[in-house]
Amino acid sequence: MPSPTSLPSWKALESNYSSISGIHLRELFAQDPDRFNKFSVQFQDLLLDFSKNRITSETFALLLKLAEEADLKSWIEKMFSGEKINETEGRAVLHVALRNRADRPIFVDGKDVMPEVNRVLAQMRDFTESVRNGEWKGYTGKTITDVVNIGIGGSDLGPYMVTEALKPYGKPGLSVHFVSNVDGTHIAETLKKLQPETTLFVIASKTFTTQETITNAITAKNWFLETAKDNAAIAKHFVAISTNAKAVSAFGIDTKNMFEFWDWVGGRYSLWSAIGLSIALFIGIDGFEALLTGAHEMDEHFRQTPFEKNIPVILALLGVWYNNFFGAESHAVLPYDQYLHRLPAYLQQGDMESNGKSVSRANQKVDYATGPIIWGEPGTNGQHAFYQLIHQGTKLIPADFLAPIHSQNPIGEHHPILLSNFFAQTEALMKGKTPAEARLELEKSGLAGDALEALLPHKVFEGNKPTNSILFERLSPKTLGALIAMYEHKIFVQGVIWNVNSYDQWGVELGKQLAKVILPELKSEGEVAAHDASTNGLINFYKQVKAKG
Ligand SMILES: O=P(O)(O)OC[C@H]1O[C@@](O)(CO)[C@@H](O)[C@@H]1O
Repeated sequence: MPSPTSLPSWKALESNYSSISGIHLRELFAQDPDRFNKFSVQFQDLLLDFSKNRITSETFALLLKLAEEADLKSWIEKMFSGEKINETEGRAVLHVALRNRADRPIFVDGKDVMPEVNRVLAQMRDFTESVRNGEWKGYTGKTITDVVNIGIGGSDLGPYMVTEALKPYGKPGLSVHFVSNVDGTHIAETLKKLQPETTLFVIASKTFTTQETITNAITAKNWFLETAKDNAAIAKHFVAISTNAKAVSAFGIDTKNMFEFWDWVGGRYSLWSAIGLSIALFIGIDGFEALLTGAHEMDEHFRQTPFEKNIPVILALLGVWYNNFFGAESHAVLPYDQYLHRLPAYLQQGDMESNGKSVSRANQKVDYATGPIIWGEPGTNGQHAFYQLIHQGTKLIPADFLAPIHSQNPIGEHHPILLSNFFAQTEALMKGKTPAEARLELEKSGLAGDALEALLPHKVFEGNKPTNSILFERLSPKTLGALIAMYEHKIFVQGVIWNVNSYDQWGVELGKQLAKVILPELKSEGEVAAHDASTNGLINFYKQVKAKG
């Protein structure tokens, strides 16, 4: 595909931006009372209201044209049919196969992958049911009360986010813990809470070579053997999830306690695979399969729905509009649901490791903006932290607001208060407060003259700040599956439009390589001089202070 900036629709969008970017959203709503109906889409119990975006019908039509000119339809079919669209690694991108509840055959290198997908899902069912019903016993005959997922990146963020989001569905008496950072504090603080005889360690690593994960796994094994003594006990307390059976076996885990997945599953897209084992242990395999079903239904929506009513496509196009035409550098994800407190962190890897690229599929440096910075915190907390900047700062921050209509904890007035803030914030961001409105308020408060004139500009809200509102009935496994798949496909669509490979991650390699060089230097005698003055200075300062004890 040529550079997106050379497409006719891109050029038309540039002129549309010039003609409409100065129109205030207040005006766009005043011009069209039907704006909400025109720019909202319902999918099952999920409503996307994208009417508070800085678009006209012409803008929307041109964005849809951009999707067509980017040949999105054929890219969607390439992905779903197992074509190796992860070209730099020569791999297919088939997280959709993991949740292919229709069980349609999907071929990679001429082989239908579904029998293997179903085999591992059945293995997960057997294992998780035996742990949850007490059949699986530890080395002293006790049942498992604590599961520790040891993994990082896609082998941590997805399971962690999902088990937090679905806490109400967790098995009472079974706790899940997540250790990811190689900082000894992470595993030390976790192990303090645990008993070896009732703890199951899930070592999750696609490659089974990730330094942090292997370091944490070795520490966990040593901690366990301090009490258990006998290596034979490991089989009852350690299982592995990986594509690398050889490395699993070398670590000392019996490969019959290994849950396999495949190289056509990207790490950041892997929670639907055996990487989701801790999810299935916590909420049960039926809950895990409901998660898969929700994602599958979003897959079907994405694959079959015309772009103008296609939720992932709409979200993606709006993101391109702000990223490439308004120059917005970031995108905020603001879930008004405390159970979704890890969603922004999960999407940071999902989005930024996918589209944080600057070389195109044509192997050329791009000359346009690609992936945005993803960030966010739950509402209403963000309102007391960074909404000042979103409302009155100098940066444009497009934002997704998400909320459940039914709370899992309907206590008193909490949920109506939460949702009143959810609705009010997007209204305030859209309409702002004019100087005339602010003046009237200040006059009513008794202020006048110079004092009023001095304060007035500080009390004005420009408004015209774009937001998407996503409402759903309840944060169930099925709905969560649909929401995650919705974002996965949004990321895919943006990668197609920016003509980048969203599925490799060469950018994580250099730091790892340099760390491997520095690690032995930290232990060696004498000063180092092999680096730049800063790195040498830092390392030598560390060694001097460390030597003092
Ligand atoms: O699952 P694993 O192989 O241990 O990789 C963990 C994470 O490390 C990476 O940074 C790749 O090195 C992420 O893409 C990945 O999810």
